[in-house]
Formats: sequence, C-alpha cells, structure tokens
Amino acid sequence: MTATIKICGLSTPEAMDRAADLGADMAGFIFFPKSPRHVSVETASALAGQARSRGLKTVAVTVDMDNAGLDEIVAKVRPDWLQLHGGESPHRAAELKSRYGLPVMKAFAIRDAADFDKIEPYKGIADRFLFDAKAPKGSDLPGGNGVSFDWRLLATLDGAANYMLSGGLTKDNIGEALGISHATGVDVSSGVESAPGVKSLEMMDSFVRAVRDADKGRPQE
Ligand SMILES: O=C(O)c1ccccc1NCC(=O)[C@H](O)[C@H](O)COP(=O)(O)O
Repeated sequence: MTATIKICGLSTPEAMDRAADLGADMAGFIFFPKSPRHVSVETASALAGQARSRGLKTVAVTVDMDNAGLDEIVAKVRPDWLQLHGGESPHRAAELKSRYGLPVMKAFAIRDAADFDKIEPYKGIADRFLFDAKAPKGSDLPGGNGVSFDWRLLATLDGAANYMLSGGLTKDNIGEALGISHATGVDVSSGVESAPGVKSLEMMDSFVRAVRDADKGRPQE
C-alpha cells in the first residue's frame, strides 16, 4: 500500500519545492501563532499557489478557529483540506464542511485505547482522521511536539478506518510505525526539522525514502 505523505508546517518556497520533487502528497500550513511553524495568510497564500502548480494538495491546520479567521484563510489560501486540530465538536466539523465545501481532517490526541472512542461521533462527518500523540505536559502546542503514542493501540481500530498516522515520526521509526498500523497516510513535522520550525531538505529526503521503502512491505489494499 502506498501511504499518502503529508509534510506539515512548511513555510518556505525551498521546502515546498523539495516536498514536490520528492512526490509528497500534501503540504500543511500551521495557523497557530504560538507555533514556530505559524505562517501568515499571505505567506500561506503564496506557498499554496506554488503547491498547486506542483500538484500538491494543501491543508490548512487550525485550532478551534472562528469563522472570521477561517473565512480569510479559505478565501486567500484556497486550501484543499481543513485540518481541525483542536476540540472542534462533530457539529462544528459538519458546519465547517458545509460552509466551505471542503473535506475535513479531524485530529485526535491519543494516549490510550479509550481515546479512539472519541472518533465515533465524527464518523460520516470527518473525511479522514489524523491520530497524533497527546501533547506533553507544559507544551503550548496541541500538535507538532515530536512525540509518538504507542502504535500498538491502533490494533483496536476497525481495519477500514481511513486515518493518517502522526506524532514523532522520523526516518528511523516510520518503518516500524507503518508495519504496525493500517494508516493510509503519514504526517510529519518535527521529524524533518533541524530546529523547531526549520525544515531540513535532507531530512525530508530521508523521510520520504523511508516511507517508500516501508510501503513495499505493506499489503496492497
Ligand atoms: O505543528 C505545529 O506546530 C502545530 C501547532 C498547532 C496545531 C497543530 C500543529 N501541527 C499539526 C500537525 O499536523 C503535525 O504535523 C503533527 O502534530 C505531527 O507533528 P510532529 O510530531 O512534530 O511530527
């Protein structure tokens, strides 16, 4: 199975170009001022144009954002996906899907098996799930913390669940992660950074290569 690759927190034309050269599928923009990956709407708009011209889908990553903020992002960035990385309710997710006519990826913070119960009311609303690790105590960020959860917990999930695996993925652990999970995609941020918010082109190369190696050992679905 070929996993969709999302590289999150892109903020420069060089990194966007490399993501496209490598055949990544999705580019994520972080709209969260406390994040070292935060981009302005103007920067994201320019990068999104570049992504579109290179065939990459774009994802606007937001956290409990109000309609005014989302209206501006959708109008100026024209993302292909909305990633909801906060406590957005199923009702809010449905409302945003219909307001913008965009597919929604709902993120869930996972620490133990019970955390997967939370996806139930989003079934039929979220177009894709994203499973990330719970933020460590004291972190200001709900995502992008470079920490993993126990991937063995994914065995408790319905095999048909369409989800991206996220949280602390690197070139060194992605083979094991994909061997354990039935993820249809992977999402990486810190694992391809030389410093918080600074994407390393070399680390992006190695990560994508490692995903494609791991793909070869996965059953076709
Ligand atoms: O990456 C951030 O800084 C961020 C901030 C606020 C909300 C979400 C954020 N990231 C969302 C992502 O999709 C990340 O790629 C995901 O959490 C994995 O990050 P990492 O563990 O650093 O690979």
